[in-house]
Amino acid sequence: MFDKSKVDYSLYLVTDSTMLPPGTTLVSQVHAALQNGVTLVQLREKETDTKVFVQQALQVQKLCREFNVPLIINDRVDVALAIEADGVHVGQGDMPIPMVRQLLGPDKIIGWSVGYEHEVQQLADMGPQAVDYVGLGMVFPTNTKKNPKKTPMGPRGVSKLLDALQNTKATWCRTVAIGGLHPNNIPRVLYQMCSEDGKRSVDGISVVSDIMASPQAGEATRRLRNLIDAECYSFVDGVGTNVEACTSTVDEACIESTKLNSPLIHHITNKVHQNFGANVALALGSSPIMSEVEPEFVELSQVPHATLLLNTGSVAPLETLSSAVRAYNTAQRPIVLDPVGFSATSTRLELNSYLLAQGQFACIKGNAGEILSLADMNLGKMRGVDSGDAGSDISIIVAATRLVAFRYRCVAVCTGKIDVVANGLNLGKFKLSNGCAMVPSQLPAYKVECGDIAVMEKITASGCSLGTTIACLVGGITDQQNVFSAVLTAVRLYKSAGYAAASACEGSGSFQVKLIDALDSLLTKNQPSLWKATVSSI
Ligand SMILES: Cc1nc(C(=O)O)sc1CCOP(=O)(O)O
Ligand SMILES: C=C1C=NC(C(F)(F)F)=NC1=N
Ligand SMILES: [Mg+2]
Repeated sequence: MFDKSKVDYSLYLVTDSTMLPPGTTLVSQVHAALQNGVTLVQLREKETDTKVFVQQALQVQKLCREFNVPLIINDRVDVALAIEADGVHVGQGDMPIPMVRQLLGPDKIIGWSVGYEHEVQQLADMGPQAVDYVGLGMVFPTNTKKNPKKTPMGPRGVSKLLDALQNTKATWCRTVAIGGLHPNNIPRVLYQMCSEDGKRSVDGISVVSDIMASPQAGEATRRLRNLIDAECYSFVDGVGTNVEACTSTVDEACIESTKLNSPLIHHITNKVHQNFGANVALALGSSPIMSEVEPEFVELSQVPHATLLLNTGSVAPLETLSSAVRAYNTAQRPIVLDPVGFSATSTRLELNSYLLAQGQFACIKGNAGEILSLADMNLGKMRGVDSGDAGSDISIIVAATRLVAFRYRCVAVCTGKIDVVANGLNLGKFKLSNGCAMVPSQLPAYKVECGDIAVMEKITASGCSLGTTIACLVGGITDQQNVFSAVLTAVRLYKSAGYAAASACEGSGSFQVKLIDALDSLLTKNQPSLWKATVSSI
């Protein structure tokens, strides 16, 4: 009998004989997986008669014993008892947990499929003798599970369930993520899934098709093993880490890089913003391109210093936006997201939530309404925060901006009379099980202010073009420079230019022209010490 508190959930294979490639068998696939680092096996054969199922179970059990890996039986508690398996996994519609525990006794492993917070509450109510681990899913769409009743929850959905486990004190319960997990998304989801108290991330990753449908199951397993043991998501590793370097000298270096490298700024944005955004990018020594032509996204993302500015005010279809995110993540080039009108309508909320699950963003920039919504601090409770005297509500804005930075592991910017910038990039390495050892309130955050520029709200696309400015600076820097510093410099630059334009214009029409003039001249002169907007840490 093994000690169930010692089970390693890190790479959990769930079988499925319906997808075996030619020339492979259930046993050969499981064997290859066991040889290459799978740490737990579940026999899940939905379409097999009991007699065959029992034979398969005995064969797989023999193999697992050779590798000292526990064997879990899916659904079939009777078979698990008959062959003395190490445990069972049951779904919400299967035999109730207390009954399973009563049949199996205290030493066997019981796993439960969980997709909603109320199911976590039920688990906590049953206490530590009931469920030993949960499968949290499905994270992404998958063809493996027939007629799935659940919709993909994304990394954010898993984090919410980790929060629920923490909040209900179900700390004994182990967790694995499952559903559509493959090498192209596993580093990111491991990096993004963490409870808000920073204490808990998933204990493992569970896959079916990535191994079972692979003609080279051993290699597929080895790839997964290496990704899980790698401990950092390469896209953000090394950028945005030296936060303390945010001094004016850094601003000059960022500006210099943009002038030198003239980054390609790929805009996917709303019609109103396109023209003004292009002019802002040109004024900032960068080369704008507005393209929603999906076939060219990969090519664009591979242009040196290419950067994507995604403004969800764009009417492009969701799949177009998603393929742009995938292209730039694959090219490991930064994406700036402007979740326009984030929760103004349910369609916008759904679109933005879906997009946020598709990839890793370097920076999310929004107004108070959008940032508060992303932080689930909906405006209803916050009387007039988005327009009122930001001074009194700045602490709410700061908390929300830090929360967005933490949840999406990015630099978060909340625009307003005072802009707030929080750095969620330097959480660096993820760890299985033990979270990221940071909490939102500890994230570095800065205010950028320079008096009141009322006219800023009047011109079209003023907020959107801050997105362009951020993309120009983030796109221009070299690998040795710091994404967070680039964003902070962009916010300072834009606010200073806005101030200069407001002082020189006769109204909102000339304001736009003056703004572009100011951006151009501030960039050209590159003297941040003279800029009007000041940065102060919070
Ligand atoms: C068995 C299972 N359970 C899920 C859940 O959401 O509870 S998703 C799933 C299938 C996962 O297969 P693949 O790794 O091939 O996407
Ligand atoms: C439906 C399922 C959900 N999760 C899991 C596991 F990942 F193993 F926890 N197994 C299943 N069969
Ligand atoms: Mg906006």
